[in-house]
Amino acid sequence: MDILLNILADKKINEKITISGSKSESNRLLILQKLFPEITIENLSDSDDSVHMQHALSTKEELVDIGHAGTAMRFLTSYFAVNDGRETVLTGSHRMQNRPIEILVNALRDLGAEITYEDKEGYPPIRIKGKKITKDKVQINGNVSSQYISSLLLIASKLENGLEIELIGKITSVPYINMTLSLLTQLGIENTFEGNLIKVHPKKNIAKQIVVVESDWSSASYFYSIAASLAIGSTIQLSAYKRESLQGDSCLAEIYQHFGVTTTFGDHFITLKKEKECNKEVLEIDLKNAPDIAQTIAVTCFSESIACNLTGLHTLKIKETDRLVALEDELTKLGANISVTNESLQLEKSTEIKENIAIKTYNDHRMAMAFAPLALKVPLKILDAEVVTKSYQKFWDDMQQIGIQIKEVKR
Ligand SMILES: O=C(O)C1=C[C@@H](OP(=O)(O)O)[C@@H](O)[C@H](O)C1
Ligand SMILES: C=C(OP(=O)(O)O)C(=O)O
Repeated sequence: MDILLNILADKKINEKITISGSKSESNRLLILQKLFPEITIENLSDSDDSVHMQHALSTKEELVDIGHAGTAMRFLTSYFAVNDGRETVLTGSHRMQNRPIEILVNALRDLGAEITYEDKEGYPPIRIKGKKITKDKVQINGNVSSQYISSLLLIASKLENGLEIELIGKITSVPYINMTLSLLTQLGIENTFEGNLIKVHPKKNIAKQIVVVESDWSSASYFYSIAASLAIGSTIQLSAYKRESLQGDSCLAEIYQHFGVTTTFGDHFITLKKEKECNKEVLEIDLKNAPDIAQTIAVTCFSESIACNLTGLHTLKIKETDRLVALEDELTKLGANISVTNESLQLEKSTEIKENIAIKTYNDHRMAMAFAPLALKVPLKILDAEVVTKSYQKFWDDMQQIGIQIKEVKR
């Protein structure tokens, strides 16, 4: 489905939107719930990635296909590796078969797991022969994806002696590791993270409990981007959010002050308010702790004619698409002066935004969602707009609620 987005007629708005649970928290809790049935989850994400995770955890089939879901691919690799007696072939979309998994597979093999590659060495699909694992110490490289580390942490307490993980090199996306550890703590599973050493103690059972998932902060980023372009005084209320978030992307509240957007925390909601004009100084940010909001920020800067220098983006190359190249290509079509390296993006102050450009989305939900707020400036087309469901089912409905006009068009 390709859609045409049209300029918002009246840019002063006051809207309330409810966003589904965090997909990162949900996919961790789904694994943990399978290991500890004492858990009841509330406000679970309705994203495709969480649906894939639920299906994978309930099927008895040997072949498990998780589509585009990175967290499902990585978290399930450890889960099936310790599922004694079960044999599983874990695969995913064409792109998933080109997203690396070797670092995690090697760590699991070092622990005694039996995993082989079905096709290309280092990439899914993988065949996993579930075994009882008794080793309790492993080393893993921390600079490629934090999901490998979270994957080990999620199963760690069910190993006979728990697990000690030594992280090698620089560590990327650290808030996601902390999210995993915080959830373990919340469940009553002891753990420590000191220097480059993480320890998780073994745990057989936990107390019966309800865990409420906070709504998804990465999804909130698109409303921050919209708020930046709204008339002063406009507000958007988003629920259900809290001040003490487990999600690193909650740093949005601070970052978007640069765009004149303030955040107030209410009882389970946040209110974004376009308080003042954007600060036109160059925006310099290291996003190694929040890679998923890089596309949103780059597009807001372009939209608001603010130069930016975004660094810490090395993981963007192995996400749903090579997001650095995708951003460079699509923003250039719109008239941007942009250059990227393997880990950074530099954008000059924009002087024009071309109208009616067709934005390619490359099977990446965040390409579609990050560019949508540009409809507040110019009419534009989003190709394969349905990609958004990977993380955000009702994204286009919510855009319509905000006032963006949407029309399905033929290519
Ligand atoms: O653990 C998680 O839930 C995630 C970790 C991050 O991946 P990397 O650690 O690969 O950067 C992030 O980009 C992804 O969307 C979700
Ligand atoms: C990178 C993402 O997801 P994953 O790695 O889980 O596919 C994302 O949602 O932006």
